[in-house]
Amino acid sequence: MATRFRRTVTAATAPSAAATGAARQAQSGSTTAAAEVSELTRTFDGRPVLDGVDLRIEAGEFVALLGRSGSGKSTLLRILAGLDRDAEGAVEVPVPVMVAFQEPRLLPWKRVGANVALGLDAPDPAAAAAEALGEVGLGGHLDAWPVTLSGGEAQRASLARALVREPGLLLLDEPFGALDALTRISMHDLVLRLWRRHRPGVLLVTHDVDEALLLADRVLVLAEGRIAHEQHIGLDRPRPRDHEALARSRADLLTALGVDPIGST
Ligand SMILES: Nc1ncnc2c1ncn2[C@@H]1O[C@H](COP(=O)(O)OP(=O)(O)OP(=O)(O)O)[C@@H](O)[C@H]1O
Repeated sequence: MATRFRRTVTAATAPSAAATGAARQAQSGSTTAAAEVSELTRTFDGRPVLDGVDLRIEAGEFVALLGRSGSGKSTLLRILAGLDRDAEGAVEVPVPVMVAFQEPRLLPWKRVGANVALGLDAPDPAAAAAEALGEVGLGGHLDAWPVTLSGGEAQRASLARALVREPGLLLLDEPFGALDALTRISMHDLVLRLWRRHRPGVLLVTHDVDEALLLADRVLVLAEGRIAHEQHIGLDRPRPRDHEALARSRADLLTALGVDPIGST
């Protein structure tokens, strides 16, 4: 039962995820943060998966969320997206929010351009979709069917679909998880380029400590239902980042995740 659930969400029009009615409440927000969560609890079958989460994502901030499998990362993301409303606590998302998942979730019966334009509230949705696809390097694939795209291309189309809606909060749930290593590297570059240009607040859920360290301003570790560790990487660190310079942050994060780095003793 959600006895104390307060929510302020303005969702962009979207063909997936945030398009659900749950995410479409549009009330006025009182915060300049992209998202703010306090004392959030979510219980499944009597088991608290989230147990008092406090989290604030500043406007334009890139936050990565790490945690072991089953720690509740996707649950937290779904609550922020307005896809799960059975939590207790306070959630405020006073900006348009969009989600990209590990699976690109393109509609197979619509061409790529039409997927991106679907439901888009713009004077010329097709032109806006074409521009967004051009931005992710898919300008030549407007009329392609989703089935003809590679995994990386489909994920780029998914990013275009999210960003064309100009979200103030972009939720990324393991968006590179299904991609090969080289494609992941180029996706990292692309995401940073897009983030610099559009500057949404980002919450990136990932299992990959190095990915978090490369991309985020701040890395959080979710453990035992709470934000158990917070690592400020610093807005001043250049991207892409030098792994060696981040070795200490990496060691701290691995410790917070309960991983004993080999040779660390
Ligand atoms: N709808 C649901 N009904 C019952 N249990 C659920 C439901 N959704 C999630 N859970 C449980 O909540 C826990 C957290 O799930 P969640 O998917 O949020 O974890 P995660 O950290 O994202 O995991 P992973 O890294 O493996 O994707 C898991 O034990 C999962 O089984």
